[in-house]
Amino acid sequence: MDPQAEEQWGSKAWQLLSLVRAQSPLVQCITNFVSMDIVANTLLSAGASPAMLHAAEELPDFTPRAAALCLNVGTLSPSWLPAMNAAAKLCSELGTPWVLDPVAVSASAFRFDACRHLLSLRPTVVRGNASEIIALASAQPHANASKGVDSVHESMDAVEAAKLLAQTSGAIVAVSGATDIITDGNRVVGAHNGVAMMQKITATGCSVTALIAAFVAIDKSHALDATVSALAAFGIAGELGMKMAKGPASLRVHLIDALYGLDEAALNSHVNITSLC
Ligand SMILES: Nc1ncnc2c1ncn2[C@@H]1O[C@H](COP(=O)(O)OP(=O)(O)O)[C@@H](O)[C@H]1O
Ligand SMILES: Cc1ncsc1CCOP(=O)(O)O
Ligand SMILES: [Mg+2]
Repeated sequence: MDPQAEEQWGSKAWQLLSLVRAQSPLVQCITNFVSMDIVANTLLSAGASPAMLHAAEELPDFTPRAAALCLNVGTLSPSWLPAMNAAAKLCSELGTPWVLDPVAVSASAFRFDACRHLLSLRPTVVRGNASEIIALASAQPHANASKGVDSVHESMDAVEAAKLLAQTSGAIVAVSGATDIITDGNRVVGAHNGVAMMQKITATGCSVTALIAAFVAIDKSHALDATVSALAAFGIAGELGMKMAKGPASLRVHLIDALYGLDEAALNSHVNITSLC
């Protein structure tokens, strides 16, 4: 590990987290029913201001006020899709950063087509687990490419798919897992923070996607740095929370508390980010 690079990532992540706390960006979330509570609490504990609004009728008034949008297809239904498309289109036209979470993209042709269309509306960042990123990067849906919302691949299996997806979509692509991988299609960064128990809490992936939206709201012209920083901060909160947790339920509580209390010294001493190429 290069200590100088670590120090630079620590100070970058601290700067962005401090700005999230100071500016409290409004993050509109059109997210799945499972995740709404933990996503809103994750954003609040980081200092951002979440709003779970998804009615198409409200978008023209509300979406232009948001500093970022988080779109998550976890409990997708035909009635929600027009609002997702409209919100994504509006953000791209306004230059508002938005982040796509393609939950279980290979579950059905309906979901795959919806995600590929959302991708064409130019998200700033796409964050998924390895199976989701591999599936979204391919032109056709593959059955058995994942187990519902859970990954059947390791994040390192998805490096080439992530680079391809970033190159073809223009988005920063993040693959979560034991090592979070972040790429713009050229540079590849690995963020190694977090604990395996985070997979045993539903919607931690959704939560870190929303946290990325909050960080990108602060610095949309450096979306890769913002994405790496958000993933590192969330992973460190998981590590600190795990010191007090007895299992997934208490980790959920302690992770949110640790994110709320994360200070510069803890962030700098725990940050573990490397360049993968
Ligand atoms: N084996 C692991 N070790 C450390 N952190 C992990 C591990 N697996 C997942 N995480 C972390 O848990 C969070 C959710 O990731 P993941 O479970 O891959 O997403 P999803 O819930 O979308 O499948 C991320 O912050 C990720 O870094
Ligand atoms: C269990 C479940 N079912 C539909 S959405 C959802 C939550 C998925 O959350 P995550 O992608 O963060 O694991
Ligand atoms: Mg997920």
